[in-house]
Amino acid sequence: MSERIKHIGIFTSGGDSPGMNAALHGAAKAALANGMRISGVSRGYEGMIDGDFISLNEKDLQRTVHKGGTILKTARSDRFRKEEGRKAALKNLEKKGIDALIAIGGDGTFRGMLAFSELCTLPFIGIPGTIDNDLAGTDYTLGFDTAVNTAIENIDKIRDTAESHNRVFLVEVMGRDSGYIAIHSGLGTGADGILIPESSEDFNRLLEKIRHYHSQEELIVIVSEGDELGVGPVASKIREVNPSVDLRISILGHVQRGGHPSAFDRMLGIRLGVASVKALLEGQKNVMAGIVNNSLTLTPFEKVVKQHQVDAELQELLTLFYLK
Ligand SMILES: Nc1ncnc2c1ncn2[C@@H]1O[C@H](COP(=O)(O)OP(=O)(O)O)[C@@H](O)[C@H]1O
Ligand SMILES: O=P(O)(O)OC[C@H]1O[C@](O)(COP(=O)(O)O)[C@@H](O)[C@@H]1O
Repeated sequence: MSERIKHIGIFTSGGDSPGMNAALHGAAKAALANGMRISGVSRGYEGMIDGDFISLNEKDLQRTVHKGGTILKTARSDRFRKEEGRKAALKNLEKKGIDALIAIGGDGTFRGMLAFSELCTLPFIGIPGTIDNDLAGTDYTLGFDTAVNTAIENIDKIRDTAESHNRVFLVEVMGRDSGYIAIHSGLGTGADGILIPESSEDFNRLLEKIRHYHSQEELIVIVSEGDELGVGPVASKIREVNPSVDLRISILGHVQRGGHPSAFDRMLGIRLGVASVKALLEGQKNVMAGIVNNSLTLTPFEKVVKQHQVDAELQELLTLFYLK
């Protein structure tokens, strides 16, 4: 065990995602079992700058594993982007006696950690928490599985009404720069088209389908929010190409971020929470704990960048289902 680390600070940052509470529980359990204290920082970097700490009781955390959101609350912080904000945060950590940090968030959060590491030598470990699943260094991020299940449940319902009216539905799902939620929820609901930021071929193919559409059936098209056109312009183009289409738009929005975490996200949270403490004990710093091929992996923050390409197998599926 590392002699140096006595008191870990842990926080959630960026968009909340189901499974974050399980990760907090995993980390607290491992920290206490190894004789370390662990404190929560409320509202991510914002709380760090304000000195807003929360004592964590491992038994209480055990009762939050099934809950969506994050009990520590989260935030996006413009103040932390400035050196002044980071200096204030460091002062508060020193005052509190925190000598290591675990951050649960997305690539923005890890970029923040890298900027912070220019000011201090504290070891930082990351846990991938974003519904978008757009990080290198892990096959799955916390909350992605739950978000896809929520999207699927809602798209199935939309299909019922679409089918009854022979309507075309554009369903917008989340994913700021990434089509992972769109691909999984689209293939999982038998959607007739999927538009994602990583590809533009799919739109032309969809327009061909719409041109020959004769309103005897429903069509469901999933549009990732990060798609270069966006759901509004896609709708206009469809109406232009085939004015007879009875079209509706449904934006699933933040419903995808909430709700009880799936079994997968609960286990992922617990595994990564424990792994993050283990990494600190091994003397690691500035790395993210992830799962690759079902094995725990540590990846330097520098390499945890946005994935702008869906992986080859998914691309092949998209081609088979929507481009042939
Ligand atoms: N280059 C950066 N320097 C300092 N802080 C950053 C940087 N990039 C992001 N952050 C901090 O990380 C926070 C979370 O990032 P954001 O992109 O909103 O979410 P996520 O971590 O889910 O990707 C930001 O609000 C900001 O405070
Ligand atoms: O909470 P906000 O600011 O509305 O952010 C919405 C964005 O957050 C996400 O839900 C998750 O993004 P993060 O990587 O920041 O967690 C995106 O899919 C979406 O574009």
